[in-house]
Amino acid sequence: VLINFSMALAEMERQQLDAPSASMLLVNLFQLLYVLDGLWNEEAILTTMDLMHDGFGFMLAFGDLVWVPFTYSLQAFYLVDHPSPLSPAAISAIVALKAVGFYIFRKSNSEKNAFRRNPADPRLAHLKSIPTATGKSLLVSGWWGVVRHPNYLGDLLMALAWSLPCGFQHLLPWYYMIYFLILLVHRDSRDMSECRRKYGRAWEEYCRTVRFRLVPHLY
Ligand SMILES: NC(=O)C1=CN([C@@H]2O[C@H](COP(=O)(O)OP(=O)(O)OC[C@H]3O[C@@H](n4cnc5c(N)ncnc54)[C@H](OP(=O)(O)O)[C@@H]3O)[C@@H](O)[C@H]2O)C=CC1
Ligand SMILES: CC(C)=CCC[C@@H](C)[C@H]1CC=C2C3=C(CC[C@@]21C)[C@@]1(C)CC[C@H](O)C(C)(C)[C@@H]1CC3
Repeated sequence: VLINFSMALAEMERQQLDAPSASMLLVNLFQLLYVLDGLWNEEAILTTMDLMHDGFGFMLAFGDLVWVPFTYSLQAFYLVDHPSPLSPAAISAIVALKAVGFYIFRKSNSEKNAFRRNPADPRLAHLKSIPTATGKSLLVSGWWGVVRHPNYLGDLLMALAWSLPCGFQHLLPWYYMIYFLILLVHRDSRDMSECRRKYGRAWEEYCRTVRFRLVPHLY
């Protein structure tokens, strides 16, 4: 957030602007929302793969201290010297994309987190689940009945909204979208293997019921 904010100030100085450009504002506000949401819903981090399977090690230490701050701010860095004017229609479309992505991301992550914390929660009574031999159940309706990783789908739509304000003149601001797609497809495969190992036949049944991984009817 601080790096992004300083990029907005640098853009004003370099481009001699009285205020940051619309594209810089969108990138800053979108990423600020992501960070604030992560803090607000901090307890939901407890049911993510990093804590459930991976544990704390080099990836999270290096990832959080170096990778995230210095590569996730590349869109703002790009905009400092490469103005990308946006029409009101383009701004509205990008904001709408971000809103849809955020809605899917937040709702699906919170649904799974609430279910893992208390499967008997009366607010989740309408959801179907299948039991596994471990005593835990798997959701097969609601967001987790649409695709196997609805939270990744929402996150990818948001990633698209973070790169679009920078236009299509250069590959650099698209770095995040490309890297994130590879990261999430790889993470999805890792999670599939881990869940198959943990839940065996119940996982196979889940995969037969929910056929698509990230995008309904596509992948
Ligand atoms: N911006 C970034 O750089 C990154 C963001 N993220 C985001 O973080 C969020 C969390 O992602 P991540 O930790 O990878 O994975 P998930 O939050 O999807 O966690 C996967 C775990 O959820 C449980 N699960 C899977 N399917 C079901 C089901 N049907 N019913 C109930 N539980 C189920 C399993 O664990 P168990 O059964 O043991 O509870 C599984 O191992 C995502 O939104 C992702 O996009 C992730 C990586 C990087
Ligand atoms: C190649 C390399 C070194 C990759 C590092 C991956 C890490 C940067 C990511 C692994 C899982 C992450 C999550 C978030 C940030 C990036 C890392 C650490 C996250 C904290 C971002 C904010 C979200 O709201 C989240 C809490 C869902 C998310 C959890 C996973």
